[in-house]
Amino acid sequence: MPLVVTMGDPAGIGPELLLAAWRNRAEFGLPPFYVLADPDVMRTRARDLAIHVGVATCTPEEVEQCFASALPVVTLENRADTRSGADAPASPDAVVEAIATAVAHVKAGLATGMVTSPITKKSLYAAGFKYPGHTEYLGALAATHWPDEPAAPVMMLAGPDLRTVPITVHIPIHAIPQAWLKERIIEVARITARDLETRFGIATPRLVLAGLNPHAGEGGTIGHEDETVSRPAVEQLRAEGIDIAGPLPADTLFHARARKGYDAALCAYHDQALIPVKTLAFDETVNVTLGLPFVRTSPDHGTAFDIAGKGIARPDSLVAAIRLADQLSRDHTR
Ligand SMILES: NC(=O)C1=CN([C@@H]2O[C@H](COP(=O)(O)OP(=O)(O)OC[C@H]3O[C@@H](n4cnc5c(N)ncnc54)[C@H](O)[C@@H]3O)[C@@H](O)[C@H]2O)C=CC1
Ligand SMILES: NCC(=O)COP(=O)(O)O
Repeated sequence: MPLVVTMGDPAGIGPELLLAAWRNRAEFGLPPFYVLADPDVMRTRARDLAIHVGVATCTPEEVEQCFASALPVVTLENRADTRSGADAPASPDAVVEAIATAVAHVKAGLATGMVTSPITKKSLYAAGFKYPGHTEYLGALAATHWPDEPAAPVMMLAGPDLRTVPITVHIPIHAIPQAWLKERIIEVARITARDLETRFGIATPRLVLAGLNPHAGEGGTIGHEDETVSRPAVEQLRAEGIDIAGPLPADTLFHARARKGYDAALCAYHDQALIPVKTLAFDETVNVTLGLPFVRTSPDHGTAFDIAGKGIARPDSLVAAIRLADQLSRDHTR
């Protein structure tokens, strides 16, 4: 069975990366996949960038026979604007339809797992989209399609030498202290430990928790949260048998020697988690959602409107996302 990939924001780099990934599928060693898209977007981008890739509309059942000769596209009901770049009109209905349809296809057994291409949050919010991003929307879709399975989506960025998990994600900096809750830390740590074991094959995952405050609060003298919230959470997790250390000062958590001491770093907020992993390996890192009853990966980067439609975007992270989704789908033990 193939993987399903969403086109992402049609104005971003997603469509050209998908064309490049299919064109070099043999070199990249990619498994069969199909794209949920408006085929006009894919054909227009291929023509504009002189990427000589055929785009074949098909059903998910026809992907296997189609994949060898053309990029298989399963057509969305909503049309999307074919222009690229920051000034192109948004296509929120098609963008959201692709995500929802991908989950439905996985549930229906038409695809083994899903990969999402980048979306821009701002135009989705303007159109009334109620979720911070894919991660939370996928949690809601999972609850609908798998009502008997708990869905608590957790974002993990997985690079060759570092995995990080932001405990708070797309919230403003001023809201982080209120969201820094013992229960939330415990839930994220449990899911991360379980999925590293069941999906990534790490027998006893070693976790570390980064401090919220500078120097992890310096014993409560630079902010109280690491003593009143982080430390009790770590103590409870250790009592449950989870191998976790912390809270540790975040500034010394990501250098090469420190990274050898853990399998994933749980971080207090978005940039604490994403800066180190993207700095170390922007082109190889993959965003993978833990805690779902299905496999979902994504490149680590966004829509890159500044280079969309110019033919210079690198497909590496998308390729890594497709490869990881394939591997996780094969190893899926839950
Ligand atoms: N998974 C997703 O759907 C994600 C979506 N986003 C969205 O993307 C939009 C743009 O976000 P930014 O912060 O500007 O980050 P971005 O990752 O889109 O771009 C940051 C910089 O990296 C470059 N870049 C990104 N991907 C590249 C690639 N494959 N090859 C070469 N250069 C590349 C861009 O040209 C830009 O200079 C935002 O609206 C954000 O919400 C951001 C991250 C993930
Ligand atoms: N910065 C990471 C990001 O925006 C990815 O979010 P999601 O759409 O995968 O939830």
